[in-house]
Amino acid sequence: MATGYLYHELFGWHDTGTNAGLLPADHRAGIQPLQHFENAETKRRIHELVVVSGVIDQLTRLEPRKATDEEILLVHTEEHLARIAAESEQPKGGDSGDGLSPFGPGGIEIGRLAAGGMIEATTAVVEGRVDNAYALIRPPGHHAEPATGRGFCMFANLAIAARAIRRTHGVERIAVIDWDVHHGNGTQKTFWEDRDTLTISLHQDRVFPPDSGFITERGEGAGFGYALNVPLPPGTGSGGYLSAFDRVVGPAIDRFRPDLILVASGFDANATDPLSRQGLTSSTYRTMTERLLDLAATHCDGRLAMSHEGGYNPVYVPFCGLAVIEALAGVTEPLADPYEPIFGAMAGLELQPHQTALLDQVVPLLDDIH
Ligand SMILES: Cc1nn(C)c(C)c1/N=N/c1ccc(/C=C/C(=O)NO)cc1
Ligand SMILES: [Zn+2]
Repeated sequence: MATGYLYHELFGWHDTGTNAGLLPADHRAGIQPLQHFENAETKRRIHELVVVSGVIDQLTRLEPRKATDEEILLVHTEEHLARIAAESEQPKGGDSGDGLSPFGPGGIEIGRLAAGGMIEATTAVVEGRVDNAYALIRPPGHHAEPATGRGFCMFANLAIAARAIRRTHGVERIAVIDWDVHHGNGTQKTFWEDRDTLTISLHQDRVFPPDSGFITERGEGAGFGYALNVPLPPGTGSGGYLSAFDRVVGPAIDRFRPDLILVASGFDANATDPLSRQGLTSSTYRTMTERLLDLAATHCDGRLAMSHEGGYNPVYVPFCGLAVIEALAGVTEPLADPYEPIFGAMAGLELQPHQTALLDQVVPLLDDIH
């Protein structure tokens, strides 16, 4: 199994400042300066664990490149690109669009590298140079919409890669699974009317964006039925997520018969994340990856590429990221997650009746996938 792995030190230099987590530091409001939740640490620590564990020796290293204007405009408006470019020229940089997504001077170049990195990873998979790939990129992308950046995201990395690979390699049916704990609004919006791109978002109900990700959001026109949302209740652990895979993700992909599977891979559904209230541990990320590998083997010669998104606890996210990359690479003796016995033993992580009730509402929607 050849697994592509893409990371670059520049992703750690994307500067999100001292927004004290989410809000600008302001002594008058009692907000003390501290690095933004979306900072380099988790990504750098995933990379270092991949290296120190020795798994890096089983991976095929891929190099990112900067996405061109033309590639970015496959998804984004000219205005969005122009505004990012203009703010990137400012002495202190700017923001991707919602005031929550800052970047430093020249920041557009790192945004281009993230989008171009996912294009490279996806292309390596489709060309068969690797069987599957993980693009450990930053800034993240799944909240970025055609007309604006949002939720720490500058460009819609995965959506751009999907449109780019369709143009260069004629890939038709692309299934996107977003297991980041926040709603994949940007990807959904990009492909809202597109029946050749199935978007499935598993997220915690109403965290971010607070006004999207409802079951009733199903796509429009030709795309109706090809957007699926699974707004899981807070506290959902392995039972709820694996039931969502058994009852929604697997059957949806079986009906859709993709030529390529892409994953918006955030780890912020982990049990210790500051920006959510779910209960996952590394073992569930490993199992979800194994399920997708099986589905990719069944439908599209194993073609599976993952784009890094969120995940904010620098202590625990590395173990979740390593578990996914070990599964992709078929590592036979994976590193034991020392926190699994602690965070995986909490009560209530098995499937709960109210989670089943939520999934019962989503399952019938699969009938509209043809
Ligand atoms: C501030 C603020 N004020 N208000 C009203 C709202 C809605 C605010 N944003 N909260 C946020 C913004 C982004 C995230 C996570 C992004 C991610 O990890 N995506 O994968 C979480 C909460
Ligand atoms: Zn997230």
